[in-house]
Amino acid sequence: TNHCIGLLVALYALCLWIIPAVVQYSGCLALLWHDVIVEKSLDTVTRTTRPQRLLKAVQDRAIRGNPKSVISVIDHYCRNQEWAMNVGDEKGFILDSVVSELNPQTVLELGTYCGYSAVRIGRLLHSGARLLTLEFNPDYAAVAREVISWAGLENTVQLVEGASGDWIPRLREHFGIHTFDFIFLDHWKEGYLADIKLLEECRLLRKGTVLLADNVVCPGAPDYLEYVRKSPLYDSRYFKSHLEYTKAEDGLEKSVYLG
Ligand SMILES: C[S@@+](CC[C@H](N)C(=O)[O-])C[C@H]1O[C@@H](n2cnc3c(N)ncnc32)[C@H](O)[C@@H]1O
Ligand SMILES: [Mg+2]
Repeated sequence: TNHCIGLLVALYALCLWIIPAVVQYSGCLALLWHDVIVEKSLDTVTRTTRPQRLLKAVQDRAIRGNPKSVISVIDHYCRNQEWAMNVGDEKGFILDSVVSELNPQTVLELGTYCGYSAVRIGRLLHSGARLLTLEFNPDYAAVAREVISWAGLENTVQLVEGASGDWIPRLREHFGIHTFDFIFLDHWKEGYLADIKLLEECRLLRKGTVLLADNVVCPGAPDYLEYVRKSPLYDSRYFKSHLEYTKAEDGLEKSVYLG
């Protein structure tokens, strides 16, 4: 039995401290560990999903109507309980500064997940401005709606359920949008390139529209990066940072549409 207890303690330490401490330096390992192994195990053991657990943390600990508190509860939960694919606090500061500097009236976000970045952006918008955020997973969208309304931002942030490729061509007619001032790309990375080409085609960009793309290094969007960096249509710059809640390199690419 002593051997058994020793083995269990070693296994516990390995899963709780040693593996997380080591994998956070490698983006791929961190994603494999947190996003596949830990998530699947916790889902099975608790019979809940990660977005549901994240929502529960918000409902238990965040102040209603206070976006800052919602953001800090989610960041605290993801640093201390379980990792999740929010843009996170470190890259979040860069996102904040781009939004504040631009003071956009019309904003589009591709990929809502639990609504973390939507709350982050929404809280900085001035009256009359609005953020449309697209999410194709109905379970994530349901959680994001709750998170956005917990933050008191339901009048500024409008969640649109469905795939970006289906929605982009309908945005103008459906929401009366002429062009976007700011677009945050954070959906599946293979979609970035096709979707900005679609945004161009649908004339939803204007001279000066700012595109900010997350995770251009990890998991990475190489075809998108090559396009915005080489195309004369964009003035593009990389902001070096880290993959959310880890020490692995990742960053944001800010690209200004020159028209
Ligand atoms: C990295 S998460 C978004 C995180 C969120 N922006 C944040 O920082 O809090 C990516 C999300 O995009 C959604 N998604 C992926 N491809 C999509 C598409 N083509 N259209 C709409 N949603 C998509 C996924 O379901 C997932 O919830
Ligand atoms: Mg991201």
